[in-house]
Amino acid sequence: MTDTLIEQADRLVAAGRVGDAAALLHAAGDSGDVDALFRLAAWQLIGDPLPRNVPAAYALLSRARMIGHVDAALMEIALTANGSAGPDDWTRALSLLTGAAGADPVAAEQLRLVRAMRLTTDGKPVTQPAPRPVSEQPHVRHFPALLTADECVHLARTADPLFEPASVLDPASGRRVRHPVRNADEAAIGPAREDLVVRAINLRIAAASGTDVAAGEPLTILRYGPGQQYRPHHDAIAGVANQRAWTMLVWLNDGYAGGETRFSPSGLTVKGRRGDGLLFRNLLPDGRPDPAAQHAGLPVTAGHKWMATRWIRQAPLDLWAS
Ligand SMILES: O=C(O)CCC(=O)C(=O)O
Ligand SMILES: [Fe+2]
Repeated sequence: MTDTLIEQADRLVAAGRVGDAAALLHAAGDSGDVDALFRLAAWQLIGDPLPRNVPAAYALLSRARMIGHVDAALMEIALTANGSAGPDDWTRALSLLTGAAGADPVAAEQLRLVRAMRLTTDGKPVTQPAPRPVSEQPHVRHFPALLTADECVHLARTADPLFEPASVLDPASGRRVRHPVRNADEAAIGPAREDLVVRAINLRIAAASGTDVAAGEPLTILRYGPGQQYRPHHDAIAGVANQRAWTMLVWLNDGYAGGETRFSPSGLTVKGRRGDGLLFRNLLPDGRPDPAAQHAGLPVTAGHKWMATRWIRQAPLDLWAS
């Protein structure tokens, strides 16, 4: 019984016998147990209880996918497209998704959304999203209808099981910590969950902002209920070398009250429609944080506000380093 095997492995881990647990799962995997392969892959992606080893995890996911494990296939597709285990390969990822879509409704829905986009063979948008200037100081650009309604729904659905109370990056430890500056729920869509819809959206945001997709932090979904807000803050992080140069916000829904985005120093206040993007620059030309880029998400007064945030660094960052 697979359950028993996984439980047995978990018990070994709890007893500090990680090597024995891994050996047990490897033996089961070698005789075709897909759940054992998937669990081993997950351990090596998370980096706990085994050391992080993304290429090894990727190989295990491929084996599990070939035996018919759909979640393994979806993760393999994400890692293939975003280059977590070798050069990024949109074409191969798309062909894997096409293969998975025959048997799996989740994959089929992703494929439907991707096919509705006009993309190059690299998954980039064929046409450049067109900005409208909003402000020069701070530097703010509005991208009407950057995402379709279906894409907004997809992001919300992807984030839904991942929500946690929002946190901020602690410059001292580099870890995420709870902070009263921000009391919404948030969900970061990390590289193992960056399905092709999310990947194409991240590539579109990179095209819109003129940045390298590899400089983007994981796309993060924020959900604010009544009374929730993000108090005035800078997205730039004190003391980091690879600074957050840009932020792209995308409104994922309409129909709530309050919740405008306000640049506190100038009072510039914006509220987009579902699917609209708002790009702003966090840094001055000399690389220091731009005081004018300080901003807040004002309190929501009725309904829920759903928003996607992509913080974009000055240079590529390793999403697996931590
Ligand atoms: O919710 C908003 O309007 C702002 C969100 C924000 O500032 C951020 O995600 O960095
Ligand atoms: Fe912000």
